[in-house]
Amino acid sequence: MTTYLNGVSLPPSKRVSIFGGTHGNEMTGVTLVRQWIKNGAEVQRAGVLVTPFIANPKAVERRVRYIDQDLNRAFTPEILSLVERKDLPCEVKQAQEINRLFGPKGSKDAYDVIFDLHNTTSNMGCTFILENSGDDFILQMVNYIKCTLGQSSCHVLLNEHPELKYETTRSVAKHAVGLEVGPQPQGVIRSDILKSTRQILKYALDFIQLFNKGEEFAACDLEVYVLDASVDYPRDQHGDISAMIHPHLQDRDWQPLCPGDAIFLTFDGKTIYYEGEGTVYPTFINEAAYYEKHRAFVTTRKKVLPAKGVKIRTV
Ligand SMILES: CC(=O)N[C@@H](CC(=O)O)C(=O)O
Ligand SMILES: [Zn+2]
Repeated sequence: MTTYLNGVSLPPSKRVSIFGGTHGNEMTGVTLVRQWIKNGAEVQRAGVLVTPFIANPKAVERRVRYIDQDLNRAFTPEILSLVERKDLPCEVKQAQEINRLFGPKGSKDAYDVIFDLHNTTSNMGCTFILENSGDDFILQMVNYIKCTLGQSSCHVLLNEHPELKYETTRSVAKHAVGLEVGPQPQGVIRSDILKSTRQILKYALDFIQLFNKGEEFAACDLEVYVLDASVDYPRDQHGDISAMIHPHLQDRDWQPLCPGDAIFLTFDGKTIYYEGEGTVYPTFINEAAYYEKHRAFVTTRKKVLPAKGVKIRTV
């Protein structure tokens, strides 16, 4: 990366992949990627190789999140370096295969961009999940989409939390972009969710093409939600949950949550209140896949992130 007066010049993004089915029951990505594997014209852009890819075919076949373990937590150095054995868990073998095809993770040979399409049962709308606040290229891409489709067209969840961050499937690429869209039940295809996912991706790919053609994107500020904490359900002495998301919190993803606001309702009718420090912005509220991860919702803090200007590096 070299700097110029108002920003940074970066190499073109030549190799891009769109992953669907990292979780086999999140049907928007599965459906769109299956269409684009048959006919990729919609996602092709001049000068860019765009590869639609089903990331966990065995889980997709069984319409489950995963077979043996969560693929989207499997891209750790330990797992990627395990010696190949027949009896390795399904998602360990798949993670090593993806690393071979689109990585190696952290190397100069890795794909430039991976868009990893997810669905959530939470009322999150379209959310970019980013893992690098210093990635000006992707911050500028999101800003371009927000300027084109409207500031409320998507949210940005930034996960750089020392304990809560995880090694995602998309992290094998130089620029990892999670696109989380909901609410959508697991195993279900909703037309409104598919439509908004398709539209966001169109403008993301358009941005890459404009950047590669030499368009400069001026420095800007982007509003993001920084992952702050994970909140589990209240549990009884057996470890079973003893309360549900309170009706005043349900579906209020991204709305301010203040100390003293209701967050849980116990099964015998008592209200449990939020006792955190100051106002936070909850999301992933009542995500079905997170019950096993002991997560009822996460809290975030709003932040304005500066993005440097970006333009293509020609030499
Ligand atoms: C509901 C869901 O699967 N969300 C994704 C978020 C991400 O891609 O970072 C996950 O937990 O892996
Ligand atoms: Zn997912």
